[in-house]
Amino acid sequence: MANVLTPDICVIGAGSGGLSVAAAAAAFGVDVVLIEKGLMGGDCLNYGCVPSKALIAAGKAAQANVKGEKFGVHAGTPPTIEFAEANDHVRNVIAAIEPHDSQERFEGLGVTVLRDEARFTAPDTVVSGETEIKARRFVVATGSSALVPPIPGLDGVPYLTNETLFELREKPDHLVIIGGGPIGLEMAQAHRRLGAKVTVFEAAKALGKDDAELAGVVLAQLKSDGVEILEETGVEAVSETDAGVTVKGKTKSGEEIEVSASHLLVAAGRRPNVDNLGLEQAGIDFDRRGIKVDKGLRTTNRKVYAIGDVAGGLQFTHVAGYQAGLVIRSILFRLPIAMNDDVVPWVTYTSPELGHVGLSEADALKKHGDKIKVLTAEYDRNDRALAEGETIGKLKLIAGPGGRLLGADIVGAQAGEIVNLLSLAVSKKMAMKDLAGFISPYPTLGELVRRAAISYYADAPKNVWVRRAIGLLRKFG
Ligand SMILES: Cc1cc2nc3c(=O)[nH]c(=O)nc-3n(C[C@H](O)[C@H](O)[C@H](O)COP(=O)(O)OP(=O)(O)OC[C@H]3O[C@@H](n4cnc5c(N)ncnc54)[C@H](O)[C@@H]3O)c2cc1C
Ligand SMILES: NC(=O)c1ccc[n+]([C@@H]2O[C@H](COP(=O)([O-])OP(=O)(O)OC[C@H]3O[C@@H](n4cnc5c(N)ncnc54)[C@H](O)[C@@H]3O)[C@@H](O)[C@H]2O)c1
Repeated sequence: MANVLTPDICVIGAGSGGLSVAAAAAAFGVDVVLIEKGLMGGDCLNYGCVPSKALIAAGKAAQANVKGEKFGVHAGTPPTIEFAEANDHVRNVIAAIEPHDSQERFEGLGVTVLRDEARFTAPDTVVSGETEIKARRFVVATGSSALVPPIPGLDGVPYLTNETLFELREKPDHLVIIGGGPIGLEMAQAHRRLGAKVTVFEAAKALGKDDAELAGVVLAQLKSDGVEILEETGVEAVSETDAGVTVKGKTKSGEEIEVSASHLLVAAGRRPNVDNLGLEQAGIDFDRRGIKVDKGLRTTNRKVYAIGDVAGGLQFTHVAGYQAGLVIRSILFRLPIAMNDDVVPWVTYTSPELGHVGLSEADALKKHGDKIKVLTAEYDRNDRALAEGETIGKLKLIAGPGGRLLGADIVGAQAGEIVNLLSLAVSKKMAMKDLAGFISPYPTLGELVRRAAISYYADAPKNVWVRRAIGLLRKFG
């Protein structure tokens, strides 16, 4: 080997997780090697969160015309949409964020950055190009890729994944999407609003990981936008046509559905990036869900941690970031750490947005039985929502024993922003008395949280002991 490096920490993958570990370790003056075989910034910056949210914003702008009608703002003619310019916006947003994740910035922080594939050759050794790295600790943060299901014919047709979708400069005439999860539905709505015809095939229930009632509100909006959603319809075959592709699906009841379209997007879930990593040589166990880690994010090789999408748990940028923080505590300060999925929020950025944190109603029921209470507040009773014309939406708080907030689900405008407050409340183990007892500025959508929490005490005025106490206190003048 031409070079041998012996840093304290070697991080594989410069995406959401790996970059956070490298930046934090470097800030403490620790010697770090960061290895990236593709683009700095990983999926989130280049093929995931950033381009998808930028395209969603373009879709929202296209919708503004329609939305204005109820305010008496009639724009006249429908807007013309230049898809290439929407794509320019996507590229510009990536370019604006890119410097933050760049090799130059990380080298400036004191990190040694290698731009080649990394693979373990022994339990304490990684090789990347001509360099051998023997580190005290390794962090594998290699992410995930689009899972391409073994559907007959799929190999033989041109299809898009999240790695190629954001390169389109021309509006697809008709986009068929395999998968009604967050990727499928966010992209379905954005493309529909930018003028494409869109059909989604979903083998099970669309947005199946979220509260079914609130997910239903999102699906109703997508359908009214004109997105065709075929639930419980698995794709069974795909073939190429002169104009694009034909997708054949079968419903649960056995009905066959065939749709011909210009473009096909595969958004059928993710598979962990474990290939060619030499995990066997390092004694690191993995399966099709990803690298196996314990609560402390250690793999079966005690020198090696795994974080982010490759670790097989919840797959979000903020989870990769949260895990990076835990791993830093463990490696640098030798503090005990434990990953806690019960405090993780997520948001699907459709209109309306769909947010979640903590335990779902179903999980809370399993854990606490009839000791839980579900408290709700509706957007159409919130003054700000009325003023904004954003009356479609609902908040659910799941209160456990003693009124503790176990979880929350919300659908509606700005749901993602409201989840921030709820995420803090869940992680700090707050109770309904906390959520009912703070001052929320009027008029805001955040008042929905107080309104739902106050309903926990709805029976208090009728409580005989409360009434007796009031009567007694009155006697003191
Ligand atoms: C379309 C889409 C939209 C999304 N939207 C959101 C969202 O709005 N919010 C959210 O929280 N999450 C979102 N996600 C999920 C989010 O992108 C991921 O959870 C996040 O990027 C995971 O970070 P990571 O560090 O685990 O992996 P990544 O960010 O993918 O980084 C892994 C890096 O490792 C590199 N690598 C892999 N193997 C090797 C190797 N052998 N040697 C060297 N380098 C290697 C890869 O090239 C890559 O750069 C979205 C995902 C997609 C696909
Ligand atoms: N807003 C966000 O935070 C955001 C946005 C996008 C993605 N993500 C992350 O990326 C992950 C992956 O997203 P995703 O939407 O690809 O995955 P997903 O697993 O949530 O959804 C994929 C869907 O495809 C369906 N499917 C699979 N094979 C099929 C077939 N043959 N025919 C029809 N349907 C089929 C599945 O039933 C499933 O519902 C998410 O779980 C999330 O962690 C997050």
